[in-house]
Amino acid sequence: MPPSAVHDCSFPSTPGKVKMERSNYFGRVASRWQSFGPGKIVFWCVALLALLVVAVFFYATSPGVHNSFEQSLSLREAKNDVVSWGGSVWEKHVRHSAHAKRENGLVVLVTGAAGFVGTHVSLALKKRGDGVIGLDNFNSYYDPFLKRARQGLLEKQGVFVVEGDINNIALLRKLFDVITFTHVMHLAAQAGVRYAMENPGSYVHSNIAGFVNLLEACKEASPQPAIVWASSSSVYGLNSKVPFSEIDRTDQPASLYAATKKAGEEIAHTYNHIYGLSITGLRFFTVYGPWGRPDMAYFFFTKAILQGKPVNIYQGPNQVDLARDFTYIDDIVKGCFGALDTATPSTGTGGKKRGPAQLRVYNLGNTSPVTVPTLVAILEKHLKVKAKRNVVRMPRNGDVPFTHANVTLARVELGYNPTTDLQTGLKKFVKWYQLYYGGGSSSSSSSSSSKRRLRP
Ligand SMILES: O=C(O)[C@H]1O[C@H](OP(=O)(O)OP(=O)(O)OC[C@H]2O[C@@H](n3ccc(=O)[nH]c3=O)[C@H](O)[C@@H]2O)[C@H](O)[C@@H](O)[C@@H]1O
Repeated sequence: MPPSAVHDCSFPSTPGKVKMERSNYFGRVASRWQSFGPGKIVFWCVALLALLVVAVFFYATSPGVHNSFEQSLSLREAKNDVVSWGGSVWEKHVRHSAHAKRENGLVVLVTGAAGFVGTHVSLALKKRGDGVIGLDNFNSYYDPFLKRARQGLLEKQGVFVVEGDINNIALLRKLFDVITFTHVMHLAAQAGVRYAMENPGSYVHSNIAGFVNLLEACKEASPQPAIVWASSSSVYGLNSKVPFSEIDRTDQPASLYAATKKAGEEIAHTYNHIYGLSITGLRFFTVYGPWGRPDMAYFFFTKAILQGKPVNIYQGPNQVDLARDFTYIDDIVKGCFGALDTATPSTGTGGKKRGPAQLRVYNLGNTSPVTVPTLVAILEKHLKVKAKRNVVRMPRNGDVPFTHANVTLARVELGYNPTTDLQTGLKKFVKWYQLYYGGGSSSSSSSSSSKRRLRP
């Protein structure tokens, strides 16, 4: 069939765009295109597209791809961490810090050591003569200068803080390789109830994936350490029966934070059951005090009051004041010691369970809830400044109306006995705050003021 005939019967009539008789070659190409009617072109386009989709699907779901992706991720992670861990000098620091000075002293890995509770627990362990190694990723959830200041304090007392993430299995293995830990005090977590709506992934990363990673490292260790870790009063969620006791239901969390802490308790059960890890969960009730967390109400209320800015006081349905069982840090440290000292060893070795191991959960609260308006009144008294109160309805952001701990179990089994009331505890906090930030209207997140170093 001559090209002109093909052109006549099936090629679109756009004569200005196709020059048929330019040369033999072009003529052949053109005639081949002409043999493809519009229907065929659409068919082949769709077929090619389908092929592409199938190829992409197989590529994305192939295990090899994930492995190499994960490998490159861990390589990147390892690369980042190589700067701060590994090598003979690093190992020397680690060994020195982990050396227990008292006879039969514990050798404890404290995760989240540059955090609020982590700093206090690490300092107290060191003071008692136990060996301590800190681990912290120094993330910027809140003022990293405050975390660095805590690190300065720890290093002054001989506690070395390794910079790294609990998700980094290579780093954890290295630590367990260099040191035989008797205990792990696991305090690294994504804290905060309301922030979970802004950044849910960070809760999964730290409180679930990170916890599992840490338990994997503990399970592989020989001998396995006993683990004490921070759960939360928030696991009681929307319960209305007070005071909260360990046997109460914990299946109605009000926030993703609470849900990840509850998940942690279930994960602990699994690792105890399969691998013989000795695990104790501590449900902390709104811990406060010097060197505290700037994301917590008592801390940022203090800042706002000193700056003459209003504080938002949340109120529950029917104008009911919210209340918390605020617990002073020194009482919490004593509770952590009680848990560490009564923990029996894990029973597994080399990843295998050799017998049943301890699995415990305790409330660590103060047992006397205080309303948020009363908290503000106490701060006003200690700061000698009147607060600008702005009473607003409690937003739907994961908060619960009240918390109240029953600590009978911890009293009996850990010798826990909270002794600091909110008046006394906040007085100590305010004293620290004013020394650290210089009082007045200084910002709790300003780097210059945060560089001050003080005793806790
Ligand atoms: O006990 C716990 O398990 C939890 O305690 C605190 O969470 P929360 O009790 O909510 O402590 P804050 O964020 O300091 O809030 C204290 C009270 O102040 C109220 N609040 C908070 C912020 C605000 O602007 N206004 C206000 O009235 C809250 O509703 C709450 O009743 C910690 O932030 C959590 O990490 C911890 O796990």
